[in-house]
Amino acid sequence: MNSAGAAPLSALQPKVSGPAIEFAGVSLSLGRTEILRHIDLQVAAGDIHALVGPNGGGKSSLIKTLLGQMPHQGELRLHWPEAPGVIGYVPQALEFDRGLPLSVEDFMAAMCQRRPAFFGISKRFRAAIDEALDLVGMQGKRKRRMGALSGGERQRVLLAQGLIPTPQLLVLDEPMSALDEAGIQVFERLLQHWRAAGVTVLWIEHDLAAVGRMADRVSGLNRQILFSSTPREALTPERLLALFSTHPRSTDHSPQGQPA
Ligand SMILES: Nc1ncnc2c1ncn2[C@@H]1O[C@H](COP(=O)(O)OP(=O)(O)OP(=O)(O)O)[C@@H](O)[C@H]1O
Repeated sequence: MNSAGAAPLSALQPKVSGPAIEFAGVSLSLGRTEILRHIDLQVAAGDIHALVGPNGGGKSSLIKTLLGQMPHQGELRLHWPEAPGVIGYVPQALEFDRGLPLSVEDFMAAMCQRRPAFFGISKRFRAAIDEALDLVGMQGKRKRRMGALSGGERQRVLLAQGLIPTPQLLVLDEPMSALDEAGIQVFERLLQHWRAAGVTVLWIEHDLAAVGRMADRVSGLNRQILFSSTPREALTPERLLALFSTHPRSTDHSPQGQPA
């Protein structure tokens, strides 16, 4: 265990090769509302790519589009190194009724295995679930009901379920929003681990300091892509002002956002 309450990362986690992602002219309208306008965006294989922007700017809609949950126009391509692999998804939050008799390990079993969770964790996933709960510092709370966990503890469990089976592409929707300092350390270690393992990570985040520390690339989205470059080039006061101003105005028309 370390200061973040989590076990060290296992050297057993396999090296994987994540896919590159390409959005080409992707648009999304729901009813009469235009949610995404002609998105051209490339995420390189194995990159940690952050998506930043104001509330309602379309970040969650973009990843739901990627996950096939939204009807869209335009082209969306995943360039897998070999055969299509595993996509992991960590949602923004999940609510559980306090009285729901679903423990942390029941939840992990329900998310990871086909066998119904009330039969217990299958042998095949036992070691992986143990390791994932260790990694996020939740091993000691595996018998707790999901509805009785704090927001940060629930977030750690959501991260743990995203680890099984080992994904090649991981999509994270504000994974740090409820985490305390120790939880943030756990998450930062996981990011380092995914980077070393070659996983492609698409990561929605509001904490721009964390993005500056940990992302390889960052794209600004407010209905349209306003920039896409390294954190150093992207996180300038001018660009952030343009991104977070009420009316989106494109400051950079090149798909990969060469700085002006
Ligand atoms: N199913 C839907 N039907 C109609 N409008 C929707 C639907 N889902 C999302 N929207 C709208 O699309 C816009 C973008 O929402 P989205 O959740 O993608 O934004 P976001 O950038 O992830 O926001 P936040 O930072 O607040 O999480 C919002 O105005 C939202 O109200």
